[in-house]
Amino acid sequence: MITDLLHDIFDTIVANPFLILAIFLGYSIGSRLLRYYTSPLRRAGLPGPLLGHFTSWYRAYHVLIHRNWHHKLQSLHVHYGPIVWIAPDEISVSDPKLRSTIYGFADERKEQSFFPKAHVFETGQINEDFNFVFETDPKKARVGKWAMAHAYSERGLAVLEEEFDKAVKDLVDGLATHHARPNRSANLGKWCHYFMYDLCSLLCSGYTSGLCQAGRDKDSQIYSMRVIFEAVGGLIPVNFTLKVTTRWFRKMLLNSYLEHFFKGCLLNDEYYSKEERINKISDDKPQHLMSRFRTAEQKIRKLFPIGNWTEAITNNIFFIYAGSTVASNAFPRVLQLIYSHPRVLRKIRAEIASLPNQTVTISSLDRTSGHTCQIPYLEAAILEALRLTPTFGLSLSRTVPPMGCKLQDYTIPPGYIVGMSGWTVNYDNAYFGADAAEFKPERWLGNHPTEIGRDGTGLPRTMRNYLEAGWFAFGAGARVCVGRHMTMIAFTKGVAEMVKRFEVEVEREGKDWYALIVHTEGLVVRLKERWGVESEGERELLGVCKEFMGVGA
Ligand code: HEM
Repeated sequence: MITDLLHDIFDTIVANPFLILAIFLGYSIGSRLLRYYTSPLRRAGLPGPLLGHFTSWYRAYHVLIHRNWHHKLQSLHVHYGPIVWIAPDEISVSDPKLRSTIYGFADERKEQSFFPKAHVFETGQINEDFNFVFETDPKKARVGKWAMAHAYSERGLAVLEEEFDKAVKDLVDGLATHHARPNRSANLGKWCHYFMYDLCSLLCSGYTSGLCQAGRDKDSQIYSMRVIFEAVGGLIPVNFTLKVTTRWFRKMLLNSYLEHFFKGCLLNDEYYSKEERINKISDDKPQHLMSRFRTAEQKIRKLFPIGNWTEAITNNIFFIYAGSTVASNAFPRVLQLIYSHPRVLRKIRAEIASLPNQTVTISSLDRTSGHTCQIPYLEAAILEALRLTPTFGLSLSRTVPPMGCKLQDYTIPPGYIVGMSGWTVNYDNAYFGADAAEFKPERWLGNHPTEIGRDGTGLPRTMRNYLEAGWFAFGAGARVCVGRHMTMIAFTKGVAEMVKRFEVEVEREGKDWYALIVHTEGLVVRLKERWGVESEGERELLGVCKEFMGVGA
C-alpha cells in the first residue's frame, strides 16, 4: 500500500516536474507573505528595505555577490534612521547610545534580560569542542573567557614582549630586504598577514612561522584561513545554513583546512603527533599561549567534562590566528591613514623620538594607577584608524531575551535578532560629531567639553572614555574582543618601527570587500628606507649627505 503510494508520488514528480516546482515556489512565497503580514515588526512600523522584510537573501545578495554589505548597511541607516529592519527576523541598530541595552551586562534578572549570541553564530562551529568566538551558550562562553582572559591581558602578554619585538623586527627587516629599493612595490596587505601570523606563532609556541623572512605564504596558511573565513562568512547571512548543515557536516567540510593551517603554523616537526607536539611546546614554554591554553582547557573541562582536549586547544589557537586575520586586515589601513596624513605622521615621529631609546614598550601604554601613557598621540591615531575601518564587519547579532526590549520607540518581542555593526555605529554623527567620517586622532585626546567623569571624582570625562563608551570596533559587553590588547601592542610597536624606518608612498589603494570581516586587498606601496632622523643637528647633516648623494629629503 505504502509502496504504491510512493510509486504514485514518484511517477507524478517525474511526469510533472514543473508542477512540483510551482508547488514549492507557491509554498515558499506564501509562507513568506504570511510571515510578513503576521510579523510584529511590521505592526510596530519598523522601517527598512521592503525586500529584506520578506527574505534574508536580500542581505546575502550584498554579502555574497556585491561584497559591500558594510557600505550598504551604512546607506540603509542614513536613509531609514538608527533602527532598520534588515531581514525577516533581524534588526540593525546604529545608535551608540543603545549599545548598553543590547550588549550591557545583564541585571539581576539575568535569565530574562541577557541578550545571548544569536543562534546563527553556531555556523562557525566547525569543531566539536569549545569554540571561543562562536560559542552561543552564555555559560560556556563565560567559563572560557574566565579561563583565558589573563593570557590575553596586557599584563599576561607583557611576559612575551620579546616575541612582539621579534615579529616587528622581522616585518621591517623583511620589507627592507624584499622591497625597499627603487621600482619595487610591496603588497602591504600581504605583509600585514605575514607579520600577524609570525607574531601568533611566536606568542603561541616561541618560534616563528617565518613568513616575513620568506616574504611569502610559505605553507598556504593564509590561504587555509581564508577558505575558512570565506565559507563561514558566506554561510552566516543565509538563514537556512543551519537547517541544512550539522556541526559534523561543517567539520567534514572545513576541518582539513584547520588541520592544514595548524600543521603549517605549529606542527611543522614531522616526528611528533599533534598531541605530542602540543605537550612538548606547552612543557618547554610555560609562558607561551599554547601552554596557557592547555591550562585553560583543564579548567574548562572541570565544568564541562565532555570534550576532546586537542580540538579545544586547536580551536583556541585557531582563534588567535583568526583574530589576527581581523587585525591584519586592519593594519594596512592604519598605516595608510597615518602615512597619508603628514601632520599626523610628523607628530607620531616626534612622540617616538622622545621615548627612551626611541622604542615603544608595553609599559609605554600603561595607564594603571600612577602611570601615564607615554604615547598618547600614537595610540589615538591607531584608535581613530580602527574606528574608521572596523574590520569585524559582521553585525554582532544577539537574540532578544524573554522580557523583550525597547529600542527607541519600538518594542521588539523576544526571539527576534538585534545587532550592531562598527561600520554604522562608529560613523554616527550625533555621537562622534559632524566630522565623524574624518581621520582626526585629536578627537581622542583631552576632556569632554561638558560631561563629568562617571567615576565619582567630579573630574571632567576624558574624550577617550566618552568615545570608547560609544564606538564598536572591538564589540562590547561580555563578549568584547579579548584580542584588543594584543592588537594595540602589536600595532603601536609595528607603527613605531615602520615610521622610524620607512617613508611609504601609496601606489594603489586597493579595495575593501565584505566577507564576515572586511578584507583589505590590493593595497600596494613603495617603500624608501629613512636615515634615522633624530635630532636637529643630525637632520641637517643628513640633509647635506642626501643632497650630495641625490637621494632627496
Ligand atoms: C583589529 C583587530 C581586531 C578587531 C577589530 C576585533 C574585533 C572583534 C569583535 C568586534 C569581537 C566581538 C564578537 C562578538 O561580539 O560577536 C571580537 C571578539 C573576539 N576577538 Fe577580536 N578583534 C581584533 C583582533 C583580535 C585578535 C588579535 C585576537 C586574538 C588574539 C582576537 C580574538 C577575539 C576573540 C577570541 C573573540 C571572542 C571573544 C568572546 O566571544 O568572548 N581578536 N573581536
